[in-house]
Amino acid sequence: MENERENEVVSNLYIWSCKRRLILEGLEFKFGANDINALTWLRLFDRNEARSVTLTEMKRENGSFVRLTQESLTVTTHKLRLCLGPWPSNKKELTRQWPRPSVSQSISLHLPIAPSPNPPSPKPSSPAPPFSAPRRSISALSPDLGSPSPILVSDNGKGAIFPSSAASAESSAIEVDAVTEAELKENGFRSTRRTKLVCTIGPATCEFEQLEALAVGGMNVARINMCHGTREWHRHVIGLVRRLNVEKGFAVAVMMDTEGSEIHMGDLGGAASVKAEDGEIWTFSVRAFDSPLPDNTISVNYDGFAEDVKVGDELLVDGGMVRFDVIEKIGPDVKCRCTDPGLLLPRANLTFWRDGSLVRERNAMLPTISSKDWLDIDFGIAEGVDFIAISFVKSAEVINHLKSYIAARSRDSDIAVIAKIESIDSLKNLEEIIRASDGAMVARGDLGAQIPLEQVPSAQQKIVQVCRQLNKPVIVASQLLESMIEYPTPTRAEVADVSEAVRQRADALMLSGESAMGQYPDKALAVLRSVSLRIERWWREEKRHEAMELPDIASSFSDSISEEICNSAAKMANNLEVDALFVYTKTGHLASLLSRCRPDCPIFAFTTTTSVRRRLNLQWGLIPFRLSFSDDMESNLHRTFALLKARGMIKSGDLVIAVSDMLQSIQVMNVP
Ligand SMILES: Nc1ncnc2c1ncn2[C@@H]1O[C@H](COP(=O)(O)OP(=O)(O)O)[C@@H](O)[C@H]1O
Ligand SMILES: C=C(OP(=O)(O)O)C(=O)O
Repeated sequence: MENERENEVVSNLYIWSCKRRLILEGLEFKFGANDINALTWLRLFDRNEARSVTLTEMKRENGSFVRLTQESLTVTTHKLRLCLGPWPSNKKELTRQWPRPSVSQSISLHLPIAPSPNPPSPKPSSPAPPFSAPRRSISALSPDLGSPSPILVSDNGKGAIFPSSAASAESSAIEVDAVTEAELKENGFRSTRRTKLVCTIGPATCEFEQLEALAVGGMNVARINMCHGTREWHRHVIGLVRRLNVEKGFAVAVMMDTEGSEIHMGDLGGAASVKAEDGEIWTFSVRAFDSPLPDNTISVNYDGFAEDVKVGDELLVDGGMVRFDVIEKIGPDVKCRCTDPGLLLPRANLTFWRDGSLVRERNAMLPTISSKDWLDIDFGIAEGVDFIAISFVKSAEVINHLKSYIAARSRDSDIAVIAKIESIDSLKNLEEIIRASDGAMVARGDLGAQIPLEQVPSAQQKIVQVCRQLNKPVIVASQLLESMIEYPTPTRAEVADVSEAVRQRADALMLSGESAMGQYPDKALAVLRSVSLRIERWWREEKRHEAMELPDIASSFSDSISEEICNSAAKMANNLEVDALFVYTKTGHLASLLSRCRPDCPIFAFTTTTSVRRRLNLQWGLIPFRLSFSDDMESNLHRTFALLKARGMIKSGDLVIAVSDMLQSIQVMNVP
């Protein structure tokens, strides 16, 4: 039927390169009946930054049939994305977003690369590079106008045609995240996301398809919170993430978060939430309830609670989301009047305040790792999780203790320990805790319940800075997009908060309730992704080169050499504007040293084991690949180039800097 006619490309689009000009020729496009009244648009996105370089309205013939005979554009890039589609009938739509393209396709410009006869001199603003390397220049390398050479023939939307290569048979010998691979092919190196994304898995995201949607949406690490759900449930989720990695080629790491010794409410007898209204009287009780909870009753996990609180204290749920005044104590029951109404969520954190200060009596003496946490840690070790996050860390001692416990129990796996910074004690001992840990989380939910809210932003900034200086990955967590638990779009203030974390160049952002039990987990993830990309791009456009001072952290001479190599390689990468840094690393250490420098280009981290590859997935700017390699850097490089070229992820002429922890060397070269 006419009405069901699809949009259709009738003839191929031919693209020719002539000096800096790109000639598009021969496209014939037929719109479906629904698009008959639409104008048409053609838009090309620059590979580096995915911004529009031109917009052309095309000629319309015979109602819905359009043809582009010839169009010529100036190009500044090696890779473009072409979108073609109907112009929206409602122009207001344009102010929000571009219309959905009918055809969208990546175009690689396979230009022959040779050293430029006149290499440009170094930018006056940047320090002189240690030596001059051949730089890519499209204008110098493209064929003459008189003899245009075809650089790509569109295959009608089915994807770009890449030249076949002898290496293609071997291309499966390199393992890379399927989404990253597609991103690299589509948008090029520069537009890959540097900030990593952690998603808490809960009832809203625990099915295979839901986990897959998160992985496709950019989830790098799946977090399971042992405060909720059973071990059986968590085992099932870990199994599904594994299956996803094996079957779909992802490298999603698993982070197990311990419950810790906080005071929290019980699980509300299965209810997702209950509302406490202004003036209502509620009972907080340490009694164990077998049957359904009596009305307006909350169970509390800490036996000392009823003894520690005093009449007149203020009881805060989740750092003040709901507030009560303590009005009476009757044995195990504490009667409270609601003063700030709100939703009570299962296992919400409880703190009590006296004369304006947090009460830290016996509860401050609770062990950081409870007996339940130790059982959960055994579970995590047995399941081979990649990270264990420890709640309410007070000192470095507990981290060291846990690390030696893990080392003794899991000889063949290397689980990284993440310290959650969420208490006054952890702020006091920040540097020693971070030194002892393999990474940290700014756990703003509980932190905001222990320090005044207005101090949380400066605490976050400080934690991120210390982590970056000490070369430990840092995650900014909690309430980033809280409103998206219920609504499909974030508030402006939430976007500003996410932007600030990206601007601070934290390694990772984390979703909690938004992905665990919210209504829009995929949309929340998409917001983190798009805000990260936008702010990272802004950072590069503004040429905000790293201002943070990075102290020497090496503990041996050999480590000092690695550190110097990485600092120099990152600086060279910025000055020479290379396409990517390649790092060959068995333990991941050299890759993390490069990440610490936050270079402008992405870092391709090649490592020999899948577990190191998954762990590197938490670190800023790293694109981890699993690859077996030898001590011979020359052959490693040529093999890598061949493998990546066969998969369409790099192309001749790309300029890379390679560093390796076997030879402690730096090499600068164009991909042959
Ligand atoms: N495994 C789970 N089972 C059920 N609900 C969960 C699970 N994990 C998380 N949630 C829900 O998501 C919310 C946010 O998760 P998170 O921030 O990790 O926990 P919390 O709110 O306890 O700090 C929780 O309050 C809980 O309602
Ligand atoms: C991430 C946090 O910890 P949890 O979700 O375990 O309370 C937090 O408090 O911000």
